[in-house]
Order: sequence, then C-alpha cells, then structure tokens
Amino acid sequence: MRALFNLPAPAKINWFLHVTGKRPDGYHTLQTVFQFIDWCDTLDLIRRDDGLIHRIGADELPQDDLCVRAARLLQQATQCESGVDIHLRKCIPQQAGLGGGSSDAATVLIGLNRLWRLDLPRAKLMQLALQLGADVPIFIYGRNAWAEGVGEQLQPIDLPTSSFAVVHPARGLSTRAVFSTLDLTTKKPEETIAGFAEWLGEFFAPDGRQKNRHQKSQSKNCQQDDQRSSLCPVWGRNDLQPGAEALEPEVTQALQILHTALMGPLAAHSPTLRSELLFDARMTGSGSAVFALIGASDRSGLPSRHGPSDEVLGGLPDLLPEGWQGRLCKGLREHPLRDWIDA
Ligand SMILES: C[C@@](CO)(OP(=O)(O)O)[C@H](O)COP(=O)(O)OP(=O)(O)OC[C@H]1O[C@@H](n2ccc(N)nc2=O)[C@H](O)[C@@H]1O
Ligand SMILES: Nc1ncnc2c1ncn2[C@@H]1O[C@H](COP(=O)(O)OP(=O)(O)O)[C@@H](O)[C@H]1O
Repeated sequence: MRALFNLPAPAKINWFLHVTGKRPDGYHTLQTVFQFIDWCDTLDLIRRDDGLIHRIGADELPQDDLCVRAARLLQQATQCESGVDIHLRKCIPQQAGLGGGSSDAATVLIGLNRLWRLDLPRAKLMQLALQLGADVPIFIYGRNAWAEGVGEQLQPIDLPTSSFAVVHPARGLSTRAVFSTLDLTTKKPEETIAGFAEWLGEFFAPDGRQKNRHQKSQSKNCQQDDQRSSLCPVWGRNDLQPGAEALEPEVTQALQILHTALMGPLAAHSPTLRSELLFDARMTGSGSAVFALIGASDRSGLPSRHGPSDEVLGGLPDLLPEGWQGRLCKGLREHPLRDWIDA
C-alpha cells in the first residue's frame, strides 16, 4: 500500500470537566465525558522509502507539529524504515478545547499503523498516544467515554443522539495557561459514572431518543425560561471555565451569544430546533470554544451532511462577531476509524 487518502480526524466535546487533583508532575487529574463530533480535519498519508517525515499544508503550525511528532514516535518505537508525507487539511479551530491537534496525531498513528503494516494493538497505540498528550488516547480508544486519570483511564459510554451548536471566538486559549489558573484548595467530591447515567436517564430513553415533552417538563433540572423552549444545564460543570473566562472575555461573550440565540432567534426561526431538547451553553475542555447540546427527537431529525445546517442553525453565523465560527455538529457514536485497529 502506497497511500491513504482523506482520513478523518474528528473533534471532541467534553460534556463536563471536573478537576479532581494535581499529580507531582504538574498534570491534573480529571473526570470528564468525551464525545466525538463530525467537525473533522482531513489527512492524506503517502509512504516514503527514504525514512523522512514531512508535513504539507497547515503552514501556520510549527513544522514539528503533533502529526510529525506522532509519526516520528511510531517510527522510533517500531524501528520502521519507511517515512511519510502527511498532507493536513485543518478545519477544526485551534486552541479551542476541541482536541484538533490531538485527533490529528491519533489519526496519524492509526493510519501509519496500517500504511507501514505494523499491526500494533490498540493498547500499544494508546500507550504511545499518551506520550504525545493527555487528550490523544481517547481518539485511539475510539468510543465515547467516561475518562479519569489525566484522560487516559477510559470506560465506554453510550450517549444519546445529539447535536452540538459550537461557537468558537476569534481568539484561542492555551491549555497550560488555563490549567494554571486553577485553585484546588477546596476539594469537591468525586462523581461516579452511575450518577451521570442516572441524569441522562431523566432526559433520554434507553435507545438514545429524548423523552417526550411532558416527561421533560417534569424534570427538576430543567427550567422553563419562556413559552418556546426550556434550557437545562448539562450535568456537572467545567472547572476550567471560570479561569478561561478570566483570561479571555470572548469566552463569556460566546456563552452569552449562544444562550441568547437558543432562547430567541434560533428557536423562533427553526421548527426543528423548537422541538428539540436544549441544554444551555458551556465551554468544552480548556476553551475557548463553547457548545450547547441539542437532543434529537428522532434519529432522522437532524441534517446528515457535514457543516453548518442552514435550517437548524438559521442565523447563528450572522449573530457572531467577525472572525468567529459557529457550526452545528452531529455527535458521533464512535471514531470513524475505530475499526482500523484490531483489538
Ligand atoms: C483540557 C483537555 C480536556 O479534554 O482538553 P483540551 O482543552 O486541551 O482540548 C485535555 O485534558 C488537555 O489535553 P492535551 O491538550 O493533550 O494536553 P497536553 O498537551 O498533554 O498538556 C498541555 C498542558 O496542559 C496542562 N494539563 C493538561 C492536561 C491535564 N490533565 N492536566 C494539565 O495540567 C499541563 O500544563 C500540560 O503541560
Ligand atoms: N496538528 C495540529 N493541529 C492543531 N494544533 C497543533 C497541531 N500540532 C500542534 N499543535 C499545537 O497545539 C496547540 C493546541 O492544539 P489544539 O488541538 O488546537 O487545541 P486544544 O488542545 O485546545 O483542543 C496549538 O497551539 C498548536 O500550536
């Protein structure tokens, strides 16, 4: 095999993010739920016989970006003599908390495992992935998951059929800078996957569809803000959000714009959106992107094509300041390349 074309590298959303402590090496321990979404970068991998590793495209990134580092790490770990040209087409905003760089690195590991005929098992690829970043193993794991440790201790979780309205402000945020704002002096109790599953069960039937309007309005967690729709908070919190808002006022602005849009213009103009279960805006990961979860009333109720949906998102892009991005993303059940790794 000489080349692999159009490999997807999907973004992720953190439904919530609880920081539970700090390790001696400076990394923080977390509890979070990761979900893949259909906002994707795309990569081509073309094998080279001279052993060199080059990235082409995404010129704004450092030459030694996560794709190149992933390829080099795999080459060293396996003593592989092949090289690769990596064509990277960036679409996921950077420094967004959407895990774009981590996902690119994971797609390189998965793709080269096939292109270079290495056949490493999932556990080995995840071990290499963790050396590249705390967020990389989830993209190798390939299933939506409850995560602990620094994000590498993963348990699969079935999430409902959902979409996410995602807003990315003009400016991004450094993950390291956001973590450094944390004050861990007051310890909050740790949560359980069962607690999260119980909350999900309030809104969603076991097949992932949202419960009917009557059942929703009974929920103690859902407040009726006006005649049209109700906005519920997603379970838990994002402990990184206050620090991110302090560092970057555009995060606060993005949360407000998305909240207002859901309560007003978007819901008013979209019959589809009006019938959906809406959750209020929250930041993903270390920001600066924010999202609102939208529960689908049925599996065909949302647009299937990639990219913004004119019908559902309506005027969202028009409500955003210049340089911002707004997009309706579908939640994915699993990573598109999950089956590329055997065990
Ligand atoms: C916060 C999360 C939540 O999913 O996502 P993003 O916002 O980056 O997408 C991740 O934990 C980010 O993972 P990742 O982006 O791979 O972080 P890394 O490159 O490993 O770490 C960058 C820096 O962030 C800090 N860091 C990162 C992860 C973690 N659990 N504790 C930390 O303290 C450290 O200062 C580290 O040097
Ligand atoms: N392939 C890549 N795509 C995006 N960012 C990359 C990549 N390789 C290295 N980086 C660096 O990682 C940083 C953050 O990565 P990114 O995944 O965009 O953000 P986040 O971790 O907040 O989701 C960027 O500042 C960028 O310089």
